[in-house]
Amino acid sequence: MGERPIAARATDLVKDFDGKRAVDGVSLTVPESSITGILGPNGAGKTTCLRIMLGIIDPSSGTRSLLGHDRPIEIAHEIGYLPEERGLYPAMPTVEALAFMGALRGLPLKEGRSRALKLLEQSGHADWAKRPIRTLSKGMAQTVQLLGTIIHEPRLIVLDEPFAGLDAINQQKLEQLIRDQAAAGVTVIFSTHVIAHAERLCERIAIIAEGKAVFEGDVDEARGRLRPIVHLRTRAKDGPWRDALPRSASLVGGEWRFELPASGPEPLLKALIEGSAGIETLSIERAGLHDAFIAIAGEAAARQMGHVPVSEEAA
Ligand SMILES: Nc1ncnc2c1ncn2[C@@H]1O[C@H](COP(=O)(O)OP(=O)(O)OP(=O)(O)O)[C@@H](O)[C@H]1O
Repeated sequence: MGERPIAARATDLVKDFDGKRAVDGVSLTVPESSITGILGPNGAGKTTCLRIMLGIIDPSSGTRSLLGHDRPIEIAHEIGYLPEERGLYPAMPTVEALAFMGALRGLPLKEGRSRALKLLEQSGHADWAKRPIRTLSKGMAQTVQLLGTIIHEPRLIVLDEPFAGLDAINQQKLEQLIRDQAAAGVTVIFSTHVIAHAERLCERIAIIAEGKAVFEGDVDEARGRLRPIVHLRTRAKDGPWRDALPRSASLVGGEWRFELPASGPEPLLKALIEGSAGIETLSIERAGLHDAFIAIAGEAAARQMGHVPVSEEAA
């Protein structure tokens, strides 16, 4: 990563709750103005890691620093946090709720109100300003809470499962908001159990399974751990060419899918041609984060994240 400044760093974090280890040796390096995803199934320890990073709870052992501080609570005004349990005062008009969230982070109420109106306008929700929170849908309230997370213009934002509970359109809007924040120099850390969001947004990821970080690094590096993926359709259903396909190859909707053998494409092509497979379509593509996740964290963790193995998709 060269000389790039580091916005957050965790080293060997461990957290025990009543003798049960919730976090087991997690390390994390987050460059400034990057988007970093913490991926893992429910209960993997993501929330606990984020809370330790934020200084809400202390680790049993290990160290963390946020924007150069090892007591992050002291720089709360520079940090935005969207917790997993969300809550706003139901009777408050939206603009007041936003100004109030800013005030909690040191922003004068007057300034908060004017920023609130601007944020609502920018996100196409100017008409929500006077509506009491209780009249908003759950997804709308979540959007408000998210705007409240950035109203004080923090340098670093931490979002715990920010996409959960949003419909597809609002998920897209949130992805754009995250990109805009990073482009403006804000560092973003978010947790998710949906690999696609991380794949689209993140430069770096940490994959957490049962409290342990099984991977931490660039998304590119994770994807580079697998050889490219072959997608193949043939006219022949069977034949000697089948021996050239790895045992792990799966057939989905008439298409074979497998990691390119270590020997490369040539021997595979030769076997397909000489074995009269009758190639209909063939593509060799870089492995996606999904494939990398399964290779790194294992099928069990992928299943817990709602991933359906390709061999079962067609069933
Ligand atoms: N305050 C606490 N006291 C006792 N156990 C806890 C506490 N907080 C978390 N745990 C336990 O630690 C483990 C990790 O929980 P955590 O909430 O960090 O996971 P997660 O990956 O964020 O999952 P989820 O998305 O479901 O919240 C779980 O087994 C949980 O029950």
